[in-house]
Amino acid sequence: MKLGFIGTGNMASAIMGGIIKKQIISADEMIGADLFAPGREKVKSQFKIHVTDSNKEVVEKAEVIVLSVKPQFYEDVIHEIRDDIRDNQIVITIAPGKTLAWLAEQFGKNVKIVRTMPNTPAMVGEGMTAACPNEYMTEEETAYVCTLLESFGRVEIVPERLMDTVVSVSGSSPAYVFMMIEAMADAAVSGGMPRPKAYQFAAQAVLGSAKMVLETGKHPGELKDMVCSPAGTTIEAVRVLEELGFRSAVFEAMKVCEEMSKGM
Ligand SMILES: NC(=O)C1=CN([C@@H]2O[C@H](COP(=O)(O)OP(=O)(O)OC[C@H]3O[C@@H](n4cnc5c(N)ncnc54)[C@H](O)[C@@H]3O)[C@@H](O)[C@H]2O)C=CC1
Ligand SMILES: O=C(O)[C@@H]1CCC=N1
Repeated sequence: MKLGFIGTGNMASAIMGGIIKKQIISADEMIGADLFAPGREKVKSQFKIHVTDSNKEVVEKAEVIVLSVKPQFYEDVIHEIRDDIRDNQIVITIAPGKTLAWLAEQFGKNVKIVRTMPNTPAMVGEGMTAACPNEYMTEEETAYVCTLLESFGRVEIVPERLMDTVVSVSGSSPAYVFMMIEAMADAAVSGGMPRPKAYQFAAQAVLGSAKMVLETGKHPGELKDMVCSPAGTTIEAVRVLEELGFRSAVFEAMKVCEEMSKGM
């Protein structure tokens, strides 16, 4: 097996989906363990990967192991598997707040670790993942892990001090964007648009706007100004958003998210 998952929930499924879609690793070369039988069965039927109820089986069989349980279960899972981890295996972590120093202490031996923070758009190949390899990873191994991560989106190696910021700007941010799409669609429904169309219009507008930021290299403020015709409709919407504290709400929510990550 090339890739194993301990925990087959939302984020693991998003990664599996992205990797299988790009055919970087076949489903037959992946194994996932989960305590929760319906969770295992779901990824088995959805992706046709191997599943087990034994975390140790994943460690025994996989070359690269993704720890995809909630942060509060990291300690127990690491203690369960640490004696079985071999020198040539690579552990990928995806939990907020779990630093390389903390992970090294839990393993209590020299283990190759890449601390990452992915996000669920991985599911459609549009993930944004930050990665920090530890000192035992060779350049070649880091390049291999980046190839895996790139199969479901963009990847950046970042200094570890930025990882809590990454949680708020890309790990958690899809949730804020989905809330915005939902709110935009609600308003469109109130204007008379059928709901399925409202989601399509709102989501495509968000997708196109994000692409403009990434592809034109223009400042988001300039792109916003390009939409605001003098005495037009948009500037009135912008005025109300400013009045209701839109930017400040996003800013403050992200600072709370970042702080929460530090405490995990
Ligand atoms: N959901 C997201 O958007 C993102 C999640 N993450 C991180 O990914 C990790 C997983 O999060 P989600 O997938 O959202 O959670 P989830 O709750 O959907 O999945 C976690 C899975 O782990 C299983 N599990 C719990 N204890 C276990 C154990 N001892 N052995 C084996 N399996 C066990 C659970 O049954 C569950 O299926 C967390 O550390 C989270 O912070 C990171 C980035 C984004
Ligand atoms: O909500 C959480 O804690 C996880 C980490 C980033 C996204 N989801």
